[in-house]
Amino acid sequence: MSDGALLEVRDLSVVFDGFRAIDGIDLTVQHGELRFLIGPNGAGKTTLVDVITGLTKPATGTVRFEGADLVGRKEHEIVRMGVGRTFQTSVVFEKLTVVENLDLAASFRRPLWSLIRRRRGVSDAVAAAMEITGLDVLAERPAGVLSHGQRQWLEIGMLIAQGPRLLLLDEPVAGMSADERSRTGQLLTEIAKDHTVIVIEHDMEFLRRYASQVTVLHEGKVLTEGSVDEVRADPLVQEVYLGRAREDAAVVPEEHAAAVATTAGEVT
Ligand SMILES: Nc1ncnc2c1ncn2[C@@H]1O[C@H](COP(=O)(O)OP(=O)(O)OP(=O)(O)O)[C@@H](O)[C@H]1O
Repeated sequence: MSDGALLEVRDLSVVFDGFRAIDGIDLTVQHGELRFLIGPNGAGKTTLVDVITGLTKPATGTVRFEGADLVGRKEHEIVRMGVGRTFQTSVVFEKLTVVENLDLAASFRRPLWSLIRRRRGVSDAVAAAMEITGLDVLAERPAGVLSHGQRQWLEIGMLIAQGPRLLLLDEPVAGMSADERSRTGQLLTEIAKDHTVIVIEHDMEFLRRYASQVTVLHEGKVLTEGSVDEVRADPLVQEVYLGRAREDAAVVPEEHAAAVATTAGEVT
């Protein structure tokens, strides 16, 4: 294991009915990194996160987290080891308040008997999650009345309350307003001070503002890695995005089109 590496993925392949969705990926993420994963539709980003979190079994390869191989472990075991993720679909309980949702998320480490006993006040983990996400002012609101952005922050807060060392976030700013995007960018920067974070994101403007290291996936392989500027200047990346922009203009979804348009605008 390399010095300082929290996560080491080696020679990873995933095959679905003969189709190689992931094809020999190597990825190293150091402690304290805020790493962005980008790539066109079907590049394998979600599948990679699914393998790291135990949802999908690889055909070959290893995924080492703090030196321990995660392959073959159950999802809940991986969560307990300190790896947390958000999903594109919400996991918030609408009728429970913000603080109750956070408390429930944090409770997975508590013994069962302590869940039955009504507790006074909030635990340190819940208080910290509310503070970092700025949700302390909404603590007693039912989650069902939160705006889209606040709900995303609650989900991130629920992850933080579980005390993970690695957070995997799938398109955290999708559907957010410009103001919510900025607040989320600041939140990620704050979280990355004492966590390692991997973010799947398509929004180039967001990347430009908040990403340091970027890994570009394409057709199940790592196309390139580097700083945002290095990656944007890479002819292979331009070809992948621009090539797709030319061929698939009609089928590139809105958020991808925004990424493509930004990239295209800059290289022409
Ligand atoms: N359960 C599955 N069975 C069969 N094929 C799958 C399955 N899951 C993913 N795939 C295929 O694997 C490839 C990689 O998909 P994946 O969702 O990882 O891509 P992605 O980079 O996350 O794309 P997107 O940006 O569209 O979410 C795609 O071609 C997809 O159709």
